[in-house]
Amino acid sequence: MSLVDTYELSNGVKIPVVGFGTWQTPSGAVANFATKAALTSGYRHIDTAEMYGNEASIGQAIKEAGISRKSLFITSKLNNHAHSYDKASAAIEQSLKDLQTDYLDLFLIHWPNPKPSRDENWQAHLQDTWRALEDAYKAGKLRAIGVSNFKPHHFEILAQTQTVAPMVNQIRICPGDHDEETIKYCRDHNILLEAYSPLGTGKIFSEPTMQKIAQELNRSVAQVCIRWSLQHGFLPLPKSVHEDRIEDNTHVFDFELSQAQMAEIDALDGVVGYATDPDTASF
Ligand SMILES: NC(=O)C1=CN([C@@H]2O[C@H](COP(=O)(O)OP(=O)(O)OC[C@H]3O[C@@H](n4cnc5c(N)ncnc54)[C@H](OP(=O)(O)O)[C@@H]3O)[C@@H](O)[C@H]2O)C=CC1
Ligand SMILES: O=C1CO[C@H](CO)[C@@H](O)[C@@H]1O
Repeated sequence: MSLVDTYELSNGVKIPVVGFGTWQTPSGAVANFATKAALTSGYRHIDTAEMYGNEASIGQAIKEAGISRKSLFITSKLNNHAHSYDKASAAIEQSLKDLQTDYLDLFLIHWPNPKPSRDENWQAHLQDTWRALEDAYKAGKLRAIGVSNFKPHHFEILAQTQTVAPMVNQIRICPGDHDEETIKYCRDHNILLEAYSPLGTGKIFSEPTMQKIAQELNRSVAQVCIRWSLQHGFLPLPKSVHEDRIEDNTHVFDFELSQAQMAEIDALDGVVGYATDPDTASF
């Protein structure tokens, strides 16, 4: 396996097995530098969102890097203030414009909960929002569509009206935090699981079990986290703005965690806290 190997989504679209995360990557020079460093290191899959405020910088960096659009996989996400058909349709156009592209490879509803808060019709709004993604998908503007931070009951809301099933669920998956119920639901429904915060947003590095296993393998804790994710069949999205770390995080295909090491990591619980609950979050 390598960075350009792919998983296949339920609609046949191929998605590179590791994506480059960009939350908290400031727009401007930092996003420009980090995106180009990632492309130089071999990443071809970039994960951004309107919420991150860096789509325009990432679009510009991609353009300047001169890599053919077809060899890239670009994901963005719908912000929580845009849960309606019209707002979602407009947001898709804006992301396309900011990323300087005619199509996105993947577009996700970022959270099932709207901003500023739910009203009694939030489920209908969510269904209308999904319809906007479906229409953009059918029009060829989005090669694949999916969701993020969804639990099984959120999928059931979409299922009442959907004509295209979600292909991806992007959720927090890292050592100590993996929601087995949602993971099982997605596997049973052929929904690819993207693992966000695969390094626990930087909080995993001093965890003793992870340090021990990293030492056994003569690898970094970050590499062990990414490898653990891949061996489970998840699609990790590590983020960094440092060239050496961006590169380090790509060297995850020339070693393997033993079954015992996988089991030790699987048994960790809460070592980097837990994902935000999508039913109570307000952003
Ligand atoms: N859908 C959603 O709701 C969410 C999606 N995401 C996506 O997932 C991506 C990754 O998650 P995120 O929470 O950002 O964090 P990660 O779990 O990827 O961890 C990133 C942190 O680890 C540090 N780091 C990265 N590599 C190394 C290394 N090799 N050695 C030491 N430190 C390292 C980074 O520092 P530095 O940058 O300074 O190098 C940063 O502080 C996001 O960027 C975003 O694309 C994340 C959260 C929510
Ligand atoms: O992608 C994201 C980055 O983190 C934020 C704060 O938890 C989230 O709101 C968001 O989903």
